Amino acid sequence: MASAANLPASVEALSLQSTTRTSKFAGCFPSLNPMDIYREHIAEELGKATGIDSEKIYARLAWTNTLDKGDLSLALMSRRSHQAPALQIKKNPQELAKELAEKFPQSDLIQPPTYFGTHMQFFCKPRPLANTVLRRILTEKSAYGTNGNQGLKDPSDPSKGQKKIIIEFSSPNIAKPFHAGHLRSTIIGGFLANVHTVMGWDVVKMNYLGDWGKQYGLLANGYKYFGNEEALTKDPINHLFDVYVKVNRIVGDQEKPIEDFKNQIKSKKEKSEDVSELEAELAKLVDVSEDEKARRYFKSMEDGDQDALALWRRFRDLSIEKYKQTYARLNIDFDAYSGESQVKGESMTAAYEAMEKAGVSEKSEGAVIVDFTKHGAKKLGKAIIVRKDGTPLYLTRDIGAITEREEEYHFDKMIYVVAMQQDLHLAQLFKITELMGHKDLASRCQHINFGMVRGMSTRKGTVKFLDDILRDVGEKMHEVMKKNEVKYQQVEDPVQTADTLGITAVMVQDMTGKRINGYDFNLDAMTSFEGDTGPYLQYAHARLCSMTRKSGLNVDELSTANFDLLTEQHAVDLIRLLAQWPDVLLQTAKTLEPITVLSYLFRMTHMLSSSYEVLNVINSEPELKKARMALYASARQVLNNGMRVLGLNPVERRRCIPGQVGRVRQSGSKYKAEEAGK
Ligand SMILES: NC(=[NH2+])NCCC[C@H](N)C(=O)O
Repeated sequence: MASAANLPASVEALSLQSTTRTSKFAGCFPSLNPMDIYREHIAEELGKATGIDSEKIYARLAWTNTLDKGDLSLALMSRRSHQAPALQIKKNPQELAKELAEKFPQSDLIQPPTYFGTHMQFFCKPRPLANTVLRRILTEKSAYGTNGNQGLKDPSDPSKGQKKIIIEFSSPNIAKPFHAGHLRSTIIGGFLANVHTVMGWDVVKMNYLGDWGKQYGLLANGYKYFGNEEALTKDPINHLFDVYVKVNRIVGDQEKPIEDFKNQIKSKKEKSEDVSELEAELAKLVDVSEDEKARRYFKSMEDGDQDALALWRRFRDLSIEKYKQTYARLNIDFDAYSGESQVKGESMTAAYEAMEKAGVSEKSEGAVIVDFTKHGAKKLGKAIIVRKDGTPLYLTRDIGAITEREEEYHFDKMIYVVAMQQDLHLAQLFKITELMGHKDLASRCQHINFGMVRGMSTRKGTVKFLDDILRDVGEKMHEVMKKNEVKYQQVEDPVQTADTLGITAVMVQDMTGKRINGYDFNLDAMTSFEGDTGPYLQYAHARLCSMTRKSGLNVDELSTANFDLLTEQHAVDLIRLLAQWPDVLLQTAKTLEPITVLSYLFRMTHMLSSSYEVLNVINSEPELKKARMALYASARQVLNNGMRVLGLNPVERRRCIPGQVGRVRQSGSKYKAEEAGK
């Protein structure tokens, strides 16, 4: 362990080390997270000076949300606190904070600590911090902030391998609209997959399609009337939806006479009149109805009729092909396309048996149900597992699927990214799993839910598919860009640029705020370059790229810059913020909230925009120019890393983004300063 005196030197050596230096503190990875060097140092020094167990100090050293509270802070709580009395303090915490701050020895890394209320605040000394952090960012590049140890089964023994996580997300229903719930699931799920990947997990991205049920019988029959081979191959998703809508219309038309017959029979029965003739007519009507035909067709699928299955499989395969193209635009590719159709009958049968054996299920009016109120889960009510006619339900398939996935993947964790409307469904699923005797399996599963998007409709009508949403936002983005004619002329590929920016706009709006909060789908707000929007984030990134190009400096040589020259408060604060990225990512792995990353990135872009004027690059002396460029290049790298975790495609060329530049010129606001300072 390095002493306070020689730490800066060893810090340097560490940052170039590719292997993980271990620490006596749990979860401390100084070679991956520069702030861990500081945590380790503070814990040891404070431990030595005060006799307090350094591990307890270490565990309590937290990163701060605002830089004025220090780079790390230590909360001191008295014994009376409801929290664990980690430090076993007998004293008044305020007094203790003061006393500990005074006892902290001289350090090359840390300024003399300050205290605020019951907190000790530690500020890093700027020079060693700059040297460590910037050099690391510039050499580690996209790996900066990642922590492969998090996903190891045993961080002290990498040979035991990675932990496996299944993230089930998106999961649309074939031939039905891709609604806002699916959009959010796709965005949040993609993000969760990225977070776990950079944290070293072995991630399985799974799409659980709604691809089974009577409606596929309806669709297959409808296809016989309205289907068109060419349209199917060209645009399967839209074509199948059209067919589905048309055949559903027939069903609707047939419902009325059937209903009328039923009512007539009912009233005649009440008068004890003979209804046999009417019943015979009704039976005939039902027999030829589309609904009944669909039921029969689906039955033939369930019974394994090869022709019926071949057609259904074609619909499914073609839809998946199309989905894949759309997901690719969001940087998402699934490892597994499972779906309700894929759940094996025997898994469900095994589940029924296990439930019966465990006394979980019971018969009720010919159906099999689970009455949760009898199993200590009043809130979950009752759920049907097998219908009267012996057929399984949505929940039943999920029960079969959870055990199949356990067998196939042996996962350490599984996340279901599904709208909060299905809170009850997933709570029932997990409870049944537990009651069936798989308590451990249930404990490894988690429902990540989210609120609803309000008013998601395109200008051409209601949204049907993901492609419609992306196209509409792209078009709107294109309009916004066109408003600045001069700049627009310079855009190389406006349609492509508008598309990328549009996708960013939708995604950033979705990730602004906690998952559980719903939001209004607002095309104007999301495509604006003003405020904390996707286009603004892209602009910030592209601007840093263009600055690098214009500097004429070789990016690969920036890590040899003299970082000691970065003394201005703006530079120091930016470096302090960049130092937080590994902690932000770690925190994100806990909150599983995109906003944890996004709000950090916006803090950074705000800080950047106020730095450009103060920290000019182009007109500075060569050494200073190189050092400042190294700082901006580091910021660009971290911004890029953060955007990628969110699933965004960072844009490199500012020339592609006219809106912001136009606004800058016109408004004369703080952005003018940005331009001048570039
Ligand atoms: N395992 C699950 N139930 N996942 C969620 C599936 C979502 C379903 N396809 C729907 O659109 O509502």
